[in-house]
Amino acid sequence: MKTAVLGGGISGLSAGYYLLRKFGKPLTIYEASPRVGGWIRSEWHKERGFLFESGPRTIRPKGIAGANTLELVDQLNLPIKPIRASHVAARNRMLYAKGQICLLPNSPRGLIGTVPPFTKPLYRALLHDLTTGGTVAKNEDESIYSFAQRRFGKEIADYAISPMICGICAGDAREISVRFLMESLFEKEQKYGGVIKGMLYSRFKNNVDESKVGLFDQDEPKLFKQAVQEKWAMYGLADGLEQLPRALRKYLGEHDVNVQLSSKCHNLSFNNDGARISVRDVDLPVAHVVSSLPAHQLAPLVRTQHPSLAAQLLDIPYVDVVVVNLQYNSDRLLKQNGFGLLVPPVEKLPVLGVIFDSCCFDMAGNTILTVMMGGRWFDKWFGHQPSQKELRDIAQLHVRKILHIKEEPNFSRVHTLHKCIPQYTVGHKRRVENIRSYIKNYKLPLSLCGAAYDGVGINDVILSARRQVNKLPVHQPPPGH
Ligand SMILES: Cc1cc2nc3c(=O)[nH]c(=O)nc-3n(C[C@H](O)[C@H](O)[C@H](O)COP(=O)(O)OP(=O)(O)OC[C@H]3O[C@@H](n4cnc5c(N)ncnc54)[C@H](O)[C@@H]3O)c2cc1C
Ligand SMILES: C=Cc1c2[nH]c(c1C)Cc1[nH]c(c(CCC(=O)O)c1C)Cc1[nH]c(c(C)c1CCC(=O)O)Cc1[nH]c(c(C)c1C=C)C2
Repeated sequence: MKTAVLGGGISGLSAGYYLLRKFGKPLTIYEASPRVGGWIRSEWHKERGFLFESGPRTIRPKGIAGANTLELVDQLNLPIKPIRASHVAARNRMLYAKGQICLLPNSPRGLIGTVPPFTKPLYRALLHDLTTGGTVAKNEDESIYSFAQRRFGKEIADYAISPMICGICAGDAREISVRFLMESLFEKEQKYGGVIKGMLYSRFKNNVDESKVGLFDQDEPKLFKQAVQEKWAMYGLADGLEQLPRALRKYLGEHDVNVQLSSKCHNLSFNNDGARISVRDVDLPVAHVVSSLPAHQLAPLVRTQHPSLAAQLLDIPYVDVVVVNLQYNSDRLLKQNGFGLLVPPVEKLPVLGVIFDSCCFDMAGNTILTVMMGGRWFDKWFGHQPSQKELRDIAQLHVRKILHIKEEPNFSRVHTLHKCIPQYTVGHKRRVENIRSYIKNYKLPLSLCGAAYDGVGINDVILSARRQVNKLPVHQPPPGH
């Protein structure tokens, strides 16, 4: 009997890669759509030298998860396009607030003066943290907005934290758990009564990153060492990030892993011998299932046999994002170069942010912008199901208003990405623990990886796949044998 992976997005393909390395074959990946990659989708216009990404375009080479992705990228021999810390795209991030574009401070000096949209010097926010005691009871959770407001004041919560949350999960900071991004800061407050105090104390401690232990075969991956040495802030791939899932699929195919496209799994049930999956009207017995599916897609598959598990999976909410890629023939349209700009939700605009793709990577004389809209506020702005033309017009209107670009784009693409980003709302960590405890208690031969559980970035989902595979015991008959 074999192991089955559900989903051919980056986490499912990564799970396939690590399963192959650990247990060998037989192994099959079932992907519902006719392509691999999930939300990673690149449209490379070779003749004009530009690239549209409808999902991610850059990966951060940071921490254990960043090192892990670089190891994979190196093993697949993919051509990397690094963006170093000194690059304008790494240094300049902007906000559109109070009717103007505001360049966010990118050095400690920026803490001293008053920079718009803030009305006070930023060091005052740090003083606020130093002089305010901790309040939340141990092990509780709260929203990242409430935490930031308590520790640093309302202005920081509105104009720094809320847009940052939009720029990562298109969500509302008032609903997102503090543990999503700031778990260590939150724990510092719990332990030391403040974030800055906690940071100062922990500088004097010898911190060992336990999560790193045993992950890599030998030392840190060599490409990661290079990234650290050369101070990469982020990187992309030549011809777009879709090269990563494509290369994984090629690698798996070359090693006799069956990657079945247009093969949606309709049902998943469990018995004493393992599991049964229904794909294309056929019921297949498998020893173990690794699901990389979004939680809302896995829920209906297990509902008949495990309604309570399905209900818990459905408690992880998702948001829709509209992505509009725009290409202009001139490369002199942007007055300020940088990674892009975010629009704080207090501005109450349909636009979440604009990425300046042509500032990040060479686009052969074109200006390439990606406008992201909707997110947690999708229904408010786009609940009436506007046409592609209407969505493009809204994006262009805001590009004109915010960036003063009056030219018409030469070429554009509009994508509405339904339920593309899970929301780690308050209590998310506990929900995921409960889901995994349920699976353990019922001894289901099921592992969960992917963006729904352990982090939404590419690094997180690849590491989540690796960790889930690592947890499978080798001393028992391994899955697939
Ligand atoms: C607009 C946007 C921008 C982003 N930007 C960044 C960024 O800059 N940096 C970064 O690190 N991350 C970014 N991300 C996040 C990152 O792209 C995702 O977290 C990651 O791609 C999720 O991968 P996944 O494999 O977990 O899920 P998915 O990509 O959702 O893959 C799941 C797969 O399962 C398949 N499937 C669904 N149901 C079934 C079924 N019943 N049977 C079989 N197959 C099924 C789907 O077709 C899909 O291919 C961004 C995401 C979005 C949406
Ligand atoms: C406006 C919507 C979105 C933009 N990017 C994303 C959305 C939903 C998705 C996304 N962006 C990042 C990640 C996480 C990567 C990780 O390694 O964990 C995801 C899922 C990276 C990112 N992009 C921005 C920030 C602040 C971050 C966090 C990490 C970092 O500091 O690099 C900024 C940003 N994102 C978007 C825009 C327009 C923008 C502008 C400055 C779009």
